[in-house]
Amino acid sequence: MSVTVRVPAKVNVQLAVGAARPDGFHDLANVFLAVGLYDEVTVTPSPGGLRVTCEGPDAAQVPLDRTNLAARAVETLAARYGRTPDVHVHIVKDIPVAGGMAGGSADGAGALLACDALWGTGATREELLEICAELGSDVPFSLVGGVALGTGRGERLTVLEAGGTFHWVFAMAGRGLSTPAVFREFDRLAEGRDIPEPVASRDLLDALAEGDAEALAATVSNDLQPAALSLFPELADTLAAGRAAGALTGLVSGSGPTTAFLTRDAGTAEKVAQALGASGTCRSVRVASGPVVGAMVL
Ligand SMILES: C[C@](O)(CO)[C@H](O)COP(=O)(O)OP(=O)(O)OC[C@H]1O[C@@H](n2ccc(N)nc2=O)[C@H](O)[C@@H]1O
Ligand SMILES: Nc1ncnc2c1ncn2[C@@H]1O[C@H](COP(=O)(O)OP(=O)(O)OP(=O)(O)O)[C@@H](O)[C@H]1O
Repeated sequence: MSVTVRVPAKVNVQLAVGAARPDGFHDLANVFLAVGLYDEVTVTPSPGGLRVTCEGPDAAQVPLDRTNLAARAVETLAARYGRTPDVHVHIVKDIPVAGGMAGGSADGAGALLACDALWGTGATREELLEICAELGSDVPFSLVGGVALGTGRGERLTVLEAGGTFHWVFAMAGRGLSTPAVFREFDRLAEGRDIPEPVASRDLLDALAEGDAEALAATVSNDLQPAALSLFPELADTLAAGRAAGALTGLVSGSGPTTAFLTRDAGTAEKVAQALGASGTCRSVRVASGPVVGAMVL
């Protein structure tokens, strides 16, 4: 018997970052939107013990040891519910690795939900969300999907309304960026400046609720973007190419280096994708729309 869970990637339409906290994390106002790019996580009982395998274009960059977020999710759930974590976790990976689209978080949430179904733990949604928050700041959102505001370090979620579907183009970069390194660069660039409390933008929440792509494009923001650009200056060329190709706006997705372009409609997204692909400013290009639902047992 095996259980497969499908989990979406995310883009941050607003990422407001506060000052570094004593625990090293940053308080955020993090508006997540789940988009239709998915990893699939399958768990199967494995008498030989916990093991992880992965397939997909970026599979070589995915750790297959106990540091894999999916393995950590299995071990955490097993410890809580008195199980032995003897499963084979297989990841079919379509979300770019180290791209700022919460790929590892998706696999953590997927493995958690899959093992929960396999073992019939009876855990409540709140208990699962608590484990997600232990695993990483982005993991609760991978479980929930849709559109949500993350506060605290991004793990405390408030579900938001979206009045329509938004059409995106994602440009994958030639190399990854480390999330802690981008936050460190944010701190370095912020030195000597007063960092305001992070708050969600009212105009942005209204644009989401109305499903208004142009209004959303006018209000998206990412406080980590200057830090990502500082570590990866070539991303400025990708952003310029996407805007020149007809996107309403372009921004770095989360900690990057994936760049995200919001377009008026699905047809424009295809055109922007083609132009970006031909621009020579990125490794590959994908089209995806959202919001979509979070982790789901297939
Ligand atoms: C950049 C985002 O992807 C935006 O959604 C997230 O804030 C990062 O979420 P994540 O990858 O799940 O991050 P975690 O695994 O929780 O933390 C990794 C590292 O990122 C930094 N980090 C993360 C979240 C946060 N609110 N403040 C931080 O400073 C810390 O250095 C932390 O050690
Ligand atoms: N299941 C996993 N898939 C991919 N990377 C993983 C996984 N588990 C652990 N990792 C490690 O985490 C690092 C970050 O990978 P990930 O793809 O989650 O980045 P990200 O999408 O930028 O994350 P986020 O957007 O949440 O900051 C990788 O370089 C890898 O070493």
